Order: sequence, then structure tokens, then C-alpha cells
Amino acid sequence: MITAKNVFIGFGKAAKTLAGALAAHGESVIMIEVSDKMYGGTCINVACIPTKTLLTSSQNNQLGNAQKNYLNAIVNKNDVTGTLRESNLHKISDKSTVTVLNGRAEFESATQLKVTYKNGKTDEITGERIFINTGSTPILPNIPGLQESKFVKTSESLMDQRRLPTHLAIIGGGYIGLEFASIYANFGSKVTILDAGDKFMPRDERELATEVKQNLAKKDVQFEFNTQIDQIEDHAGGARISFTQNGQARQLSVDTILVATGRRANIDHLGLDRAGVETNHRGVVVNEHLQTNIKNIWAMGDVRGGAQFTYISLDDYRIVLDQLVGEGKRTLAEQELVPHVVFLDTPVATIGLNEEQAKAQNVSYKVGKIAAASVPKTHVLGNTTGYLKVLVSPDSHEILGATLYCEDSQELINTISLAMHQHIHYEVLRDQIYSHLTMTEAFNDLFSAIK
Ligand SMILES: Cc1cc2nc3c(=O)[nH]c(=O)nc-3n(C[C@H](O)[C@H](O)[C@H](O)COP(=O)(O)OP(=O)(O)OC[C@H]3O[C@@H](n4cnc5c(N)ncnc54)[C@H](O)[C@@H]3O)c2cc1C
Ligand SMILES: NC(=O)c1ccc[n+]([C@@H]2O[C@H](COP(=O)([O-])OP(=O)(O)OC[C@H]3O[C@@H](n4cnc5c(N)ncnc54)[C@H](O)[C@@H]3O)[C@@H](O)[C@H]2O)c1
Repeated sequence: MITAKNVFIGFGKAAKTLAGALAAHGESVIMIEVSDKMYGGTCINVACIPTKTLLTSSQNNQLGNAQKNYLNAIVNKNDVTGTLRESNLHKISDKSTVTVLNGRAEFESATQLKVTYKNGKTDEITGERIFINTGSTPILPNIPGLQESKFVKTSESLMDQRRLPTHLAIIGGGYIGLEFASIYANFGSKVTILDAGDKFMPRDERELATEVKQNLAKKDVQFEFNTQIDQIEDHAGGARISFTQNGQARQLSVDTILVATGRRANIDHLGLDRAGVETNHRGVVVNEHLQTNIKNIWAMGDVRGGAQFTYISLDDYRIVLDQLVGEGKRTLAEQELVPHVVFLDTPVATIGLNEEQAKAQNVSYKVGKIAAASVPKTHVLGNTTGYLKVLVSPDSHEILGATLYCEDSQELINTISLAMHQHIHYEVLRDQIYSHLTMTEAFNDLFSAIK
């Protein structure tokens, strides 16, 4: 029997950060991670870091042999994730009060876990507090032939494929579908996105969706909406996708298929019923402090069924830490207003209300919009695509929302987020002295354009 005050299931963003903080308070910690290829969690190893590394490589793509460029990028991506995995492991394991166990954890009761190692041996673990941070896993839709096909990949397995697809079909046009479309199109694959929905980027304003779609189409990314996939059949060198679109039967033959139809909480085989932990269709049920119905058990990150982002998992750590060693005031309420970024060649970053939502909700607003091409830095960067748009309240002068489709929008959006959270009047951003030459200086013109 191994005992610690704090036991973590899964080496995710929230777990590793909370484990480090509790160890810094001198508390004992056991971190259980099922895969030695996953120290640091999903983001580091198979999600954010490798996709953004591949995106960067694909943008710096040399002319010449596309397969060679792609293979070099995969090798580089593996180097980056390997380095970060190692440093993430040591950040925790080097602390004197922390033990990292490489095995699969499951509950035996509310205070006891069993860990099963690769060699079949097991250990019994007891913890005063247990934290579930097991992440999420791809949803594989129930399509005949999908599970059996040799050519069907998930985001994780596609990034391990060393052959550049000639024609990549992506089932699902959400975050993963769009980001992978951008990456693989840059490397030279033809890409077709098949989505069940009838709208491109349904959560965003049409003006944005139209521009993004046109720019992806210029890279030979094709879109098929309203599709219902009926079957996938392998043939020599590829697979045939049979689908129905607006009542018509259609087929598409490709050499690789990426399934990107969402992710579900990783709660299978955790023995949550033996601990009495309540779950629902989204994942582990938690209150606004991330406590489950069992007093000594918390759930953080994707597994608790909320928004699936690394920065949300990181904020979950803050909520729990505040309860354990702080004032217990921090709750999920802080997460209601957060930025969203889709990392395309020209990244899309949004927060709060867009103009269509403001109109639909009868919110009074003033709007400022400038073309990305009016920002000098976009010319230096060689990408003048897109626009920057903000909505402000005519009464409070606070920012209601922003839609930024331009170079470095993933960075710019954080300043807008800060201003919104701190209730800063838009004139402050308008009149601020920004360094030159930067994208941030666009705020002078953007907020001056408010009408
Ligand atoms: C392709 C892709 C790209 C993404 N890009 C971004 C992005 O750019 N920005 C962003 O904010 N978010 C992005 N996300 C989402 C982000 O990766 C996740 O929201 C985040 O990693 C979830 O972290 P987590 O803390 O919930 O747990 P995770 O990091 O998922 O960690 C869970 C860990 O638990 C382990 N585990 C599972 N079961 C057990 C068990 N029984 N015993 C022991 N260990 C177990 C797993 O092996 C894993 O290491 C992306 C996701 C994907 C798939
Ligand atoms: N930049 C980022 O922050 C980032 C990047 C990648 C992933 N993520 C996270 O990972 C999560 C999962 O990403 P995702 O792209 O898998 O999910 P998603 O929810 O973003 O998109 C899923 C898409 O699949 C479509 N779909 C569902 N079932 C289908 C079917 N049977 N046939 C055809 N289309 C179908 C949906 O209409 C939707 O457009 C995201 O929600 C996000 O939280 C974040």
C-alpha cells in the first residue's frame, strides 16, 4: 500500500500544476500516468504543441519535395514534444515529496485506487484527496467500416503517419478539422472537409466565416456540408467514403481519413461507480469549485465535461488550489468569458459578443473595424489577410466583444480579454502608447474607428 495526501489520476495540465504547487507546500503527492509517452498530458504530447509545431513548419515549407518537407516536420515535432515531455516529467518528479507512477489507475473505493503497471503488477494506493484529470478521447462516430479501415486516423495517429496524404478527407469541420486542413494543405495535400452541419464556423459571424472559407478554398481545401457518412470501405491504397448529401448519394476516394467529430470525457474503466462518483453524458459531475459529489474527490480539465481547452484546465487548477490553501473564493464563474483561437495560417481569435449576436440579443453597441492590411506590421509579415473588429458599449464604454482575423490575433486577443475582465474603457486602449512596429499598435486605429 502506497499512501499520499494528494493522489492525481492523469498527468494533465491541471494535475501537473496543482501537484507542483502542493509539493511546494511540502505536501506528499502521487501522480499516476498510464503512458510514459504522455508525461505532461495531451496538450504537450498529442495536441496543442505538436499541431502548432506542424503548423509553423508547414508555413515555412520549402519548395521542393513535399513528402521530404513533411517527414522533416514530423521528426521536428517529435523532438519538440520529446523535449517538453521530459521537462514536464522532471518539473514534478524531481520534487522530494512527489512520486510518479507509470500505470493505469482505477478506483476501488472513494479513498483507494489500484494501479496496474505494463507488466501486469499492481499497487494499492490510498489518498486523503484524489484528483481526476484524465482528459478526453476522440469520439468515433458509428459509421460502418470506420473502425476497420486502415486509412482512418485520429488527430493523434495522423501526426504519427510519416507519409504525406495525397488526398486527406476530414470528417468534422470544427477546431481540429480546420487546423489540420490548414496544416496538410500547406504541406501539399488536397483536403476535403465533410461536416454533418449546414454552416461553416457556426458559432461565428458570417462575415468572418465567409472570409476564412474563401482563404482555405484558395489552398485547395474543399467543403461538403450536410453530409451523412454512410460507409467507409478500404480498397488498394485508400478508402472510399459513401455519403448522403441533401438526399443525394455521393462517393469520395481518398488515401487518408481524419476523424475529428469531437472528444468525450475519459471516464471509462476508472471504476467511478465503486467510488460513488456521479457522472453524466458530459463526464464527471462537479460543482462550481470542481468538487464531485464525494467530498475528497475533485475533477479538473476535459474530464469534467466543460470547455476543452488547456487554459481552462489550467484555470481549474487555480480553483482547486484556492480551496485547498487559499480563500476558496475562486469558482467556474471566472471562466465564462474567455478567448477562443483557431490556429489557421491567419489565426482567428474571438471573445465575447460578435456583431450578429449583439443584434440578435438587442444589445446596444458601437462598432470599430479596420482591415488587417491597414496595419503596417501585416505588410512586414507578408500577410495582409483579414480584419479586426470590436464592439463596445455606448453606455459603459467597455468592450463587449472582438473578432480578430489577422496575423498574431492569438496574442492580441489576450489584451482585449484583460481589458474586458478589468472593465477598462475602450478609450484607454485607443490612446495607449504601444511600441512600434507591432500588431498591438493596431489598437490605436481600431478603437479610433469606433462609430
Ligand atoms: C489536436 C488537438 C489540438 C488542440 N489544440 C489546442 C490548443 O491549441 N489550445 C488549447 O487550449 N487547447 C487545445 N486542445 C485541447 C487541449 O489539448 C485539451 O483541452 C487539454 O489538453 C486537456 O487537458 P486535461 O488537463 O484535461 O488532461 P490531459 O492533458 O488530457 O491529460 C490526461 C492524462 O490522463 C492520462 N490518463 C487517462 N486515463 C488514465 C488512467 N486511468 N490512469 C492514469 N492516467 C490516465 C492520459 O494518458 C493523459 O496523459 C487541443 C486538442 C487536440 C486533440
Ligand atoms: N485551438 C484550439 O483551442 C483547439 C484546437 C483543436 C482542438 N481543440 C479542442 O478540442 C475539441 C475537439 O475538437 P473537434 O474538432 O474534434 O470537435 P469540434 O466540436 O470542434 O467539432 C466537431 C465537428 O464535427 C462535426 N461532426 C460531428 N459528428 C459528425 C459526423 N458524424 N459526420 C460529420 N461531421 C460531424 C460537427 O458538426 C463539428 O463541426 C474542441 O472542441 C476544442 O475544445 C481546441
